[in-house]
This record gives sequence, C-alpha cells and structure tokens, in this order.
Amino acid sequence: MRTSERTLVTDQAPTVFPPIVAPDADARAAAAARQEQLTKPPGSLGRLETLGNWIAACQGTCPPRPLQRTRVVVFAGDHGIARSGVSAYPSEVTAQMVANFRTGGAAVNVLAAASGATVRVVDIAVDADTAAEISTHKVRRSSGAIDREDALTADETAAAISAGAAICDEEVDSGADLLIAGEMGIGNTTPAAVLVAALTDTEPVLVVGRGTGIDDAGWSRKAAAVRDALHRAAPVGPDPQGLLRVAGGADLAAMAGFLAQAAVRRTPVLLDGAVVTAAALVADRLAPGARAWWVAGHRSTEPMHTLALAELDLEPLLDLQLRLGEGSGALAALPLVQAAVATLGEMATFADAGVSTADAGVSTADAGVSTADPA
Ligand SMILES: Cc1cc2ncn([C@H]3O[C@H](COP(=O)(O)O)[C@@H](O)[C@H]3O)c2cc1C
Ligand SMILES: O=C(O)c1cccnc1
Repeated sequence: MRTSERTLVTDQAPTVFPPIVAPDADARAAAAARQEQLTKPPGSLGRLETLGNWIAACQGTCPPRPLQRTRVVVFAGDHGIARSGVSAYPSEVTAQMVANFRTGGAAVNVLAAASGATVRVVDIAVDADTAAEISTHKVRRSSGAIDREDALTADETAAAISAGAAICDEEVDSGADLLIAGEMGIGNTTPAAVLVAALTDTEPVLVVGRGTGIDDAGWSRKAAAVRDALHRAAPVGPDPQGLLRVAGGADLAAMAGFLAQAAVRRTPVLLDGAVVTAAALVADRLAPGARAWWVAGHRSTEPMHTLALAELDLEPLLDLQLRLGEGSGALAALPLVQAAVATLGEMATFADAGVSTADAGVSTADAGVSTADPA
C-alpha cells in the first residue's frame, strides 16, 4: 500500500533538530580551484579530489586541516525479533562482542588502529548488564519483537534519539573531527530492512538479505518478519520517529540521533554499512539536509544498502563485498579520506614546483595531439 492511501499517525512530541546548514560552498569552491593548481592533470585524482573538497567544505577552510581525531562509536543493542530465527547467531553474542570490543579483539578495533581512529562502544539496549561506563545512555534491555509489538514506547524513542545526539555532542566537544557510527546487535538487519522498505516503498523480498549468513529457511522467516513489521508500521507512514518506535529499535534511534546531530555540529561522517545507512535514511528525515555531511564508506552486500544509498543519493567509496557492520566498512575507507586531505593540503602547485602547465605545452594544431581536457 502506498503511504498516500493510508491514514497517517504522527508521533506526538517529535524530537526537533535545528535546520541543517550545508557545508561551506566557498571553501568547496576554493578547494576545487586549488585542485586545478596542484601538480597533476586536472581531475586526475578523481574521487579523491571531490572527497578532499568535501572535507574542506565541512571544515569551512581550504586547504583542510589534517584529520586529528576520527572517532568510531559502536551502538550496541539487542532486538526481540532475534528470537524468531532471523539471525544465524543467538542474542548472547551481542554482549559477548561488546566485551570483545572492550578488549580490542574485534574487526572494528583492528581496522581503527590501522588508520589511527579510536573506538568507543555504547550500550543502548543490550539484553544484559554491561559495565557502568558504557551504559550511561542505556534506554532499555532489548527492543521489542517488531513483528508483533512496538520496538519502543514514544518516550523511549525520544530518549534514544536524544542519547545519540548527546553522544555526538560528547565526541565533538572532545575534539572529534570525523565521526563513524558502527553497530552491534544480533538481529539488527531485520528492523533496518523494515526502515529501508518503509522509507523507499519497497517490498520485503527486495530488502531482505542474509545478514550474518542465514540459510533459506531463515531468510523466509526474516522476510515474513519484515512483512509483519511493515504491516504494523503502516499507520505511521514515513514519519521517522514513528517508524523508529514501531519497527526500529533503541540502537537505530540513537544512531539516527547521532547522525543528525553530527550535521547540526557541522562534523563530517563516514557512513558504514546497511544498518548504519538505514539509520541515516531516518536521520535525513529527522533533519532534512543532514546527508550533505555524510560520505558513504562502502557498499555492503545487503540489498537494502543499495536502496538506502540510492535514496540518499550517496555513491559509496568502496565495494569490497563486506557484510559485517561494526563500522568496518567505514574504517576500510578511512585511509581514502586521509589521502584526499593530504593531497589537497600537501601537494605542490605548478607554480611552487616550477612544472609547466598544459597550456604552456606544444599547441594542439602543431603537434596533432590533444592537450589536457579540463573536463
Ligand atoms: C560474531 C559476530 C560479530 C559481528 N559484528 C557485527 N555483526 C553484525 O551482525 C549482526 C546483524 O546481522 P543479523 O541481523 O543477521 O543478526 C549485527 O550484530 C551486526 O553488527 C556481527 C555478528 C556476529 C555473529
Ligand atoms: O552492512 C551491514 O551493516 C551489515 C551486514 C550484515 C550484518 N550486519 C551488518
């Protein structure tokens, strides 16, 4: 059913983000002009150029400052739907992986260390008691089983969005100049798929993927769960806060708040995989225009990810067939962002290095060859 055919119910007290200011167009233009002066044919660094220009625009200065503090926040939360056989793993793995993050043994830790980022894990809704220092923003133990009950109450939804925004503020206030959201939660690809289906008006079978590696029977159970949750969510239509409440979860709501607040705080974000991008899709509805502050690190193999990226008009930097989450795909792309900033900031110009520009060369007519095409 299309949303226009439904009676829409909007959540009562919506969490309001201030209007999003776009990254600085003047700094982006100055960066694009500087790229033309650097000792390379125009455009020859391809996507690294537009990436560097984007960082300059986000910082409001050209050349951009080197990135000093890239911070990954892993949002951990369990989901009642995991009891319906939609994941290849049991819910206990969420808390066990939280412990693994804290001792540095997970992919996110190793990838972060490899490119100089640091990792913080926050328990938003793990179905276990975790250490006090990571549970200050905890909303509840596990979100509801979305095929038959709401994921959250309205108050919990607002609290989770606010928690994510507060976590973002803590990180920006501590000096973070590039943010990455990661996630850990057995079963979380199921609510993420529901959010993407609802916001892109897509059928369940087209959004449901294999997650942690479910077999065909598990995939069928997952598609049925997505169908039932979408049915339950129909009355809220595309209302972002209502969707998070009925068919999302506390971790997804917190990530949406975090991503929206990053745009409010004019701090760039490198997006991770399908689950984070599902939260991003909601965040861009909560704070229209927030997407201008995000770059997609990679494309995961989950089908919903391609749909969500297309809806956000984001082109991923990498496609490595990753399907992990945690922030791993964003971290795989981080060296590209660092390279983009370094080339824009540190390469010599033609004038500095005494290198001849294209128009100083042999004329096209004389040599019978084309000179550089600035396009
Ligand atoms: C050991 C382990 C580590 C992980 N790290 C991220 N995920 C990923 O898999 C889960 C989502 O997939 P599904 O919806 O199929 O459960 C999330 O926890 C996600 O972060 C992991 C999953 C496992 C098993
Ligand atoms: O792309 C993701 O975010 C993802 C894929 C599979 C499992 N967990 C997360």
